[in-house]
Amino acid sequence: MSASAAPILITGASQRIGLYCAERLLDDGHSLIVTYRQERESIARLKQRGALALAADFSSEAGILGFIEQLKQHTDSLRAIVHNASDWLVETPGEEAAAFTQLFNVHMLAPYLINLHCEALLRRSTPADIVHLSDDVARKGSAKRPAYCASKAGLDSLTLSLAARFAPQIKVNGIAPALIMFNPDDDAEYRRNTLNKSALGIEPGPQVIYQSLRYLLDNPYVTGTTLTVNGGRHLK
Ligand SMILES: NC(=O)C1=CN([C@@H]2O[C@H](COP(=O)(O)OP(=O)(O)OC[C@H]3O[C@@H](n4cnc5c(N)ncnc54)[C@H](OP(=O)(O)O)[C@@H]3O)[C@@H](O)[C@H]2O)C=CC1
Ligand SMILES: Nc1nc2c(c(=O)[nH]1)N=C([C@H](O)[C@@H](O)CO)CN2
Repeated sequence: MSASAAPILITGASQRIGLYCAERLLDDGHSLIVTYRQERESIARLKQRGALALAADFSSEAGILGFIEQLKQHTDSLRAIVHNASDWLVETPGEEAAAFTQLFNVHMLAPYLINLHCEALLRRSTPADIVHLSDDVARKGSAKRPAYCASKAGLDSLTLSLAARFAPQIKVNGIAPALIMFNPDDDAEYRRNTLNKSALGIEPGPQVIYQSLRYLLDNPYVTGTTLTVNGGRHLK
């Protein structure tokens, strides 16, 4: 499918899954807008490849609305919005409310406000897609990260509501990964225990998320769906 002239927006693209998907979208000929908080070599590389990089912090309503205003100064259409930005916070004792607010803002308020304020930009593209990066953990809850998990469960609900509201012009879907890639400071025991949680027992890497994103962007008959990409974690 040839790449649309309207750009794809992917949030939180300075590292890991977001950066990998940004590079692959550029490889596939899409024009791209990315957000970041920390200007890094990765962002400089995306800019060299022609991406527009906008600084954005979604920790507050003001930061989200400021980003939307900035975005609209650069484009009047969007092929897709990929909500990848995420904070994997553990609530610390006494800081629970601040952590919950932070997670709600990044994982729910930002996608909600950006989607509503950019609906008209998406309607100028055919096809048009919204993709929410969720988390398989929303399926069963998390004793360790209840606030993170709740915010991702809320994002799954937003997928359903906005898929109904924006059909048929705009498809709205989600991707719910389990372990995709470890973080550098994950120790051997954590890695072993995490790999044992899934039936397939591997660390697949970010390409499995790009395959899922490509499927959602290219399939004209899928909306209101959250793809589980979890190595069969639900089977154990
Ligand atoms: N990695 C995995 O195994 C799994 C990932 N997921 C989900 O997949 C997506 C990608 O995961 P991963 O690549 O590990 O994500 P990261 O933890 O690497 O975070 C992605 C980006 O989010 C940005 N970000 C964090 N907080 C904010 C904020 N307040 N405002 C704006 N941007 C922010 C960061 O930008 P910057 O660096 O510029 O500050 C960061 O680069 C996430 O939604 C995650 O929840 C789900 C399950 C498993
Ligand atoms: N924003 C992030 N969310 C998540 C991450 C991450 O690194 N950043 N990592 C995970 C884990 O891989 C978990 O799925 C298994 O340990 C979940 N979410």
